[in-house]
Amino acid sequence: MVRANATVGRHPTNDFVVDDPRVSGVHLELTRVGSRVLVHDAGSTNGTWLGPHRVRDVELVKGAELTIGDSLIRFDVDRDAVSPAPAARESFGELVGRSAVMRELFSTLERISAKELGVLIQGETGTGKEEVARAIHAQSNRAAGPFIVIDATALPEALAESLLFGHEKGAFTGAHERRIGFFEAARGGTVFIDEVGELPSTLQAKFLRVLERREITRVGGHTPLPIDVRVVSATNRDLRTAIERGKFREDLYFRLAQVRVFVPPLRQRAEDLGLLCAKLLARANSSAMIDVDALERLSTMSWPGNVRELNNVLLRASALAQDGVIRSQDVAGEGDGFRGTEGERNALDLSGRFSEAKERAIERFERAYLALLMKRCQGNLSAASREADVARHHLRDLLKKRGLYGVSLDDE
Ligand SMILES: Nc1ncnc2c1ncn2[C@@H]1O[C@H](COP(=O)(O)OP(=O)(O)OP(=O)(O)O)[C@@H](O)[C@H]1O
Repeated sequence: MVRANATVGRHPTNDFVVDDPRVSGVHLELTRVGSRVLVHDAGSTNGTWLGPHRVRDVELVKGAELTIGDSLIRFDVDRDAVSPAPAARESFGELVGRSAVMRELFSTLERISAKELGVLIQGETGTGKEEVARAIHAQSNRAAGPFIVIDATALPEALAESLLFGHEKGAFTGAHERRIGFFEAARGGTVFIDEVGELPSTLQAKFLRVLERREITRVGGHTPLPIDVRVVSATNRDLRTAIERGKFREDLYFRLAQVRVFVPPLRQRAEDLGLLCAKLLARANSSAMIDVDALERLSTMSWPGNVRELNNVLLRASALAQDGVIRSQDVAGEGDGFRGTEGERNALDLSGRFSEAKERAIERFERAYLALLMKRCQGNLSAASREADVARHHLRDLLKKRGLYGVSLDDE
């Protein structure tokens, strides 16, 4: 499992704040990989230094001292205390998963659901952020109240305020009668703001006031009305970068993100595929079963659309399945780069013996995956090894095997 577990920097949104003008806003990331803790310089201006060496990626050892800006920081790694123990359960609300990262997430959700804290859910598109929000609501003391979804990308700016906070009769042309807004409608329940990073700045200011005072005033109204809602929000981009660029208010971020949870991308949790397939097929009322080769094939895909994409692939595959069994060929040509053009699909040669066709497909997949990975990591083997969660030496062997070792991938 690879992800930024904590950040260090000058900006107050970091997990560890270093008040030093020569330290960058977000200076470095600490990532746990198994029992190891890695440091990654997050593109800082003045660099991360280990003694006289400027480092980009380095593993932490107990007592290690790094210099950032004019500050010396010393790490003590408590290997027993790096993350919450994974829950024993393999589901939470409608969510399923048996990978350690998902069980850790369930354990965190168990602890925070009943608390009246603002939760910010981060993760790529389709990872299940809305499902997480629904599960938090369902496990909270507000479960009997409404769950109202607000998509910040779909709020027309001119109408946004009235949609959120309501309006009085005659407040503007066309306001023929009083309307209550989402916040009033959600009384006793939860408001879920999807893509919260997209809120226009004028609304951000109003939103902050509402959350601080816990009251709203309808457009055209004069009397503030108390609100009784919990706010859970989601974003698929790093709001800290948006804050750095002045696109998102830091004070609003703190209100929304009293707790932050991260939903990992599907490609980092292939162990979840079996459970997910069973759940998604059952939800679609399909009695189809999935065989081992098909599952293996799914586990080699990179799933840019995450669980939503898996769901689509399964729906198509169950329509193709013969005798109610989804086989490898039913999911071939799906997911990752293969889903693109018709030409690409045709290029996936499905003829001949199974083992040979499979080897061709794997070769194709590995080349595509590795090329993209190395490009994303700008050729840095250590970074790529962490991102792909593949041991460095194994990754090097794979790159050699596929003729990509030491190759410039700029034009791939
Ligand atoms: N762990 C899971 N178990 C079961 N179903 C899941 C899981 N994760 C996601 N899903 C399903 O996948 C689909 C996409 O999930 P969801 O809409 O919550 O994603 P999202 O992260 O909010 O996406 P977006 O960022 O695009 O809004 C939904 O049908 C959801 O029920």
